[in-house]
Formats: sequence, C-alpha cells, structure tokens
Amino acid sequence: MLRVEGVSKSFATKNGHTHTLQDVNIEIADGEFISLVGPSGCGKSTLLNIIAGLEEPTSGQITKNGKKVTEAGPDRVVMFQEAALFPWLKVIENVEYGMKIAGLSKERRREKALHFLKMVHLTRFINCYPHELSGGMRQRVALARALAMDSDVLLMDEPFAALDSQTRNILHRELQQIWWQTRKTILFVTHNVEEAVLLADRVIVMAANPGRIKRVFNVRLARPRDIDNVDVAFVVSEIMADLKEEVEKVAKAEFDSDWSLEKNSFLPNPYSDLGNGI
Ligand SMILES: Nc1ncnc2c1ncn2[C@@H]1O[C@H](COP(=O)(O)OP(=O)(O)OP(=O)(O)O)[C@@H](O)[C@H]1O
Repeated sequence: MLRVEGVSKSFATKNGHTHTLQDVNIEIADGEFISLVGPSGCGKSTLLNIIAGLEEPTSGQITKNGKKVTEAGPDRVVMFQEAALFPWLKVIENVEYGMKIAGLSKERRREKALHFLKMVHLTRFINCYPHELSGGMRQRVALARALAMDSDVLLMDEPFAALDSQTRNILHRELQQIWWQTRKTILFVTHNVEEAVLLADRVIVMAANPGRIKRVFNVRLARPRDIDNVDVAFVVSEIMADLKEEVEKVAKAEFDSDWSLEKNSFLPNPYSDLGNGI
C-alpha cells in the first residue's frame, strides 16, 4: 500500500511562496493503476516527484507499506516523457545498466534484459543504438529498463506525450498487457483524459492554485479497453466536464479577463480535444 498523507508543497519564489500542493491524500493499493489528470501547473509532476523521493514535501508524508519514504529508491522507478537513454550504449546495455549498478551478475542482467525487451517486443533491436530507433521504440526501451528494476511501483510522468497517436495507441495496448502480467502499482500522469480512462482503475482529477484533489473517478470497465467503446467514451466525457472547469480557471488567471473556453475556442466542439496538450 502506497499512501500520500496530507502532502503539501510550497516553493520559495521571487514573489513569495507558491502553494503547489495542498493537503493531498491518496491511498493506492498494491497492483492498482492510477491516472492523475489536471490543468497545467496543478502539481502533478511535483506530487509524482515527492512519491519518488526526488522532492521533499513541505508537510505531510509518503509511506509505502507503512514505512516513510525519505529518498529515491529502487522500489519506485520513474519514467519520464523523454526516454533519456545513454546514446553510447546499445539497447540491451541501456536496459542492463540499472541492474549493473544494483550489482546483478552479468548472466542475470542479460537474462532479465532479454525477458523485458521481449515483453515490449523489441528483441530484434537489442544491438541497436538509441539514435537508430523511433521515439516510440525508445520509450519501449525505457519501459523495459524500468520494468527490469523489479520495482513494485512504477511512476510514469506523461511517458507517451511526445509520441504520435498511432504509436501511443500501440503503447497503450502494450502497457495494459504488461500491467496485467506484472501487476505493478502504477501512477500515471497525463494530460490526455482518454489515455487516463483507458489505462486506470481510478482517475484522480486535480484542481490548481493550490494543487489539490478535486474528484476521483472509479473506472469499472473490463480490460482490455478500447477508445471507441461507448462506456469508455462516457467516462471520458464525465471527466472532461469536471476538468473543463479547472482548465478554464487556470486559463482565466493566465489570459485576459474576457477569455472563455467557449468564446475563444476555434474547435467546433470545445469538449472534443480537451485535456490533450493542456
Ligand atoms: N523547483 C521549483 N521551484 C519553484 N516552483 C516550482 C518548482 N517546481 C514546480 N514549481 C511550480 O509548481 C507548480 C506545479 O508544477 P508541476 O510541474 O508539478 O505541475 P504539473 O501539473 O505537472 O504541470 P504540467 O501539466 O504543465 O506538466 C508550477 O506552478 C511550477 O512553477
């Protein structure tokens, strides 16, 4: 069980202090898949970094199985939007790298790297260098590398945001399958509500200024899920409606006072792409 208990976070800035997160409480069961959505700047990445132990909360705490998280650890692996592979290492060596640092034997790391590269369907490319791969393939290497660390928690910060939609669809299917096989606890930050609903057991909608939890949606739909499914579309539209309010609030604070999503949207339907690229 991963617990976020009364977490608040402020940063010192030139104009005083930000209230990036305020009293955030989440309980994540082992093996649960949680998506976190919210307007830009509501503190999603900050929360993920605090759970990862890369950032300290101003107040509150993170506990994992009852033990306080005080630093980054191999039990909570983070995956970012950019794959951040070592360009001078081959695919397989990139996947092996973390295990090498962790002290695994050469044979064991090779065996595990091959296992997880097979899981992300990249066995034909193990001897390639990162620059020889597409963006989607590089993210799959990053995913294999994260999986190979055997962490029980995977923290994913917009891991597919930079990919084209076809590649993203493939990775959604792969990730659903991998999660099903490995039953890892996953916290997945995204701007894309469809992606959030496709993948998660629960979608947490955050509000901004201060960053806090607005609403939690339970997604009780069978897997694997398909974006064209009407039930998926229904949950997506419910979340969009909730999120729209928050996005509008943030935009109003940043744009001129006469701005509104309806008035200033050039989209035929203001809901149609809401959440993508906020
Ligand atoms: N190290 C820092 N120093 C000062 N302010 C910070 C720092 N890190 C984050 N912030 C502020 O905290 C707020 C939340 O940032 P964060 O990146 O967590 O939001 P987010 O919801 O992930 O945003 P986005 O969706 O745009 O990625 C922002 O206003 C940001 O400027």
